[in-house]
Amino acid sequence: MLKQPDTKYRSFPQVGLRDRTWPDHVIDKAPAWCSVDLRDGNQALIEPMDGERKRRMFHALLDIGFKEIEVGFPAASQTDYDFCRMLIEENLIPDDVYIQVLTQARPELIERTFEAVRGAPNVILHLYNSTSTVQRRVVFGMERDGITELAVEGAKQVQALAAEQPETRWLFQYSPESFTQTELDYALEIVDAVNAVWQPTPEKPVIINLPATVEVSTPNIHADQIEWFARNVQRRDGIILSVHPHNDRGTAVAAAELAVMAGADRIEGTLFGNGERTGNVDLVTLAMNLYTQGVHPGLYFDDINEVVRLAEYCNQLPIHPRHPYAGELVFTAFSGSHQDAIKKGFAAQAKDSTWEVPYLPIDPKDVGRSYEAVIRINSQSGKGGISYLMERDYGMTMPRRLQIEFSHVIQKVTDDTGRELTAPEIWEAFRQEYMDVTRPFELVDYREGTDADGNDKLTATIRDNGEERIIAAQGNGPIDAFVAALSKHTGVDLQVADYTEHATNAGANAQAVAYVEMRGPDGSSLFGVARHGNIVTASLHALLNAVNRLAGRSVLDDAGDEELKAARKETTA
Ligand SMILES: CC(=O)SCCNC(=O)CCNC(=O)[C@H](O)C(C)(C)COP(=O)(O)OP(=O)(O)OC[C@H]1O[C@@H](n2cnc3c(N)ncnc32)[C@H](O)[C@@H]1OP(=O)(O)O
Ligand SMILES: CC(C)C(=O)C(=O)O
Repeated sequence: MLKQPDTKYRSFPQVGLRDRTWPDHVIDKAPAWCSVDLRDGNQALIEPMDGERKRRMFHALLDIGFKEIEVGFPAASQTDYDFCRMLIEENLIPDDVYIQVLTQARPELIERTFEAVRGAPNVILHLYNSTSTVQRRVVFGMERDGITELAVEGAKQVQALAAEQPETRWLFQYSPESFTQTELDYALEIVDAVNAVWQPTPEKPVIINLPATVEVSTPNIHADQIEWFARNVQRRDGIILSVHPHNDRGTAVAAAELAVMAGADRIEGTLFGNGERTGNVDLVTLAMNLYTQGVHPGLYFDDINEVVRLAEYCNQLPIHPRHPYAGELVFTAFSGSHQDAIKKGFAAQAKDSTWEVPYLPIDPKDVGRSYEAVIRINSQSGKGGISYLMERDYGMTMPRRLQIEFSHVIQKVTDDTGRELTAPEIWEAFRQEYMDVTRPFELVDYREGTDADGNDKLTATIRDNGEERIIAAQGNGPIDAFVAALSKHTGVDLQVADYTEHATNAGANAQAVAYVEMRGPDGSSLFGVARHGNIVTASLHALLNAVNRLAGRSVLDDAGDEELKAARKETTA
């Protein structure tokens, strides 16, 4: 790159529209949309669409709700010509839909274009020629007058040929191509000259399309250009003012939105912004942006994944995983604080009320996406996300301290492996850590009862390092009795620090989940978890799992009654 880029590039001049009004406007209704996927999108593909792909794209565009579809440049290629004929001859164009066809202002091309659309019910005949200073000089070698004459002659021919096909409802469209690089006064002059031929009125309007053929300025300057043009053009009330932004600076969406605020009635663009170079403006994003402001765009993306598949198939180009509203990852949070906020947001979100889930600008369900992928776990994740998955996929509502404890377990795995963990992998880690901990103690059987004084009593058969032992004690309920029996057996003072339980599935398959946090003699505490159809059984298993985890950390060896511990060692040797 140059050290001094100003020797090669210059900043784009201001329009000088001091009394601009567009910044105060709010978009409260959708513009008219025109899809140019089959023309501008198609002409930018490595391999242009064949007939079958074009047909698929056309039907999908109808399903989405487009009423204006540029189907090709029929004078340019036989495929485009044949496609046009096929749509007409097979009656595939609904009555309320206009097909649009593009032609240069060259007599033989205009003629062939009219041949291509003969018999169509509604046609937008789109005439263009480039008007920019550089193209006038370099491509056409003409002064302004010559370029204007080209457009005017083209407009006359279009008018004359349309008159020969009265069975078709015609809308004429003119584009001063490269509008944004054309002096505004000249763009105005040439459009007025074309309209002097077409004589548009509110009853018989024309489309004047102002393309940002190459995006060359910030969107505010584009908006100034549009407002200036809309204020100064003659016969404004007979003009459907259209924009056609490209995305060279990556700001086509913003440019289109500001252009609508500045007076544009219509936008040409493509699905996901396919098109020349960096693409045309993305109509999916524009439509969904409107939707998030409570304005229905009149385009329907209820199953956005299907639209992604269609675009990828027809264009043979992938959609980026972070593409707005549609990418695979756009409704996914990996980072802990985002996950925590989303989890709380979901819990607080009342049905049928204003959407207010942090980090999710829209409800994924509105575009046919599930909540499945909203939270995914890697080393950036925290307890909120992990417990969300555990609850959503496995029905485990972990107590807060267990959430914290388990998140450290997962953090270690994700840090060690450096990769994402799936929900089944998280579940497996949970089971290994909290549920399948059968050494040294394992519950074989137990019996509840009462002693002569009416106290609860529990007699249990356990395996201690594989050896069966019978332990028994009284207590204030079965859990208390079991803790007492275990303390006696191990010679260690064990205590329940926390106990939570809940049911998982309802009905005949209902299972109880017990979370027991046990405190060892050194004051440290760990959780054990178990599921069972019987809540007492689940609790005793969970308790033993917690004790086993304490034992695994040698907590049971460090304190307690030496005599009893020795006895235990002897009996289990
Ligand atoms: C910004 C856009 O996207 S505009 C649409 C662009 N799309 C396409 O070009 C795709 C289809 N195009 C094609 O297949 C071909 O360009 C065709 C069939 C239309 C024409 O092909 P060719 O006649 O071989 O000429 P070529 O493409 O080289 O066109 C250049 C000539 O057309 C002239 N020309 C270019 N655009 C226009 C126009 N809008 N109106 C009148 N003349 C034009 C040029 O000045 C040049 O003239 P010259 O030969 O006297 O120097
Ligand atoms: C023909 C015009 C509208 C065009 O495609 C462009 O300028 O990008």
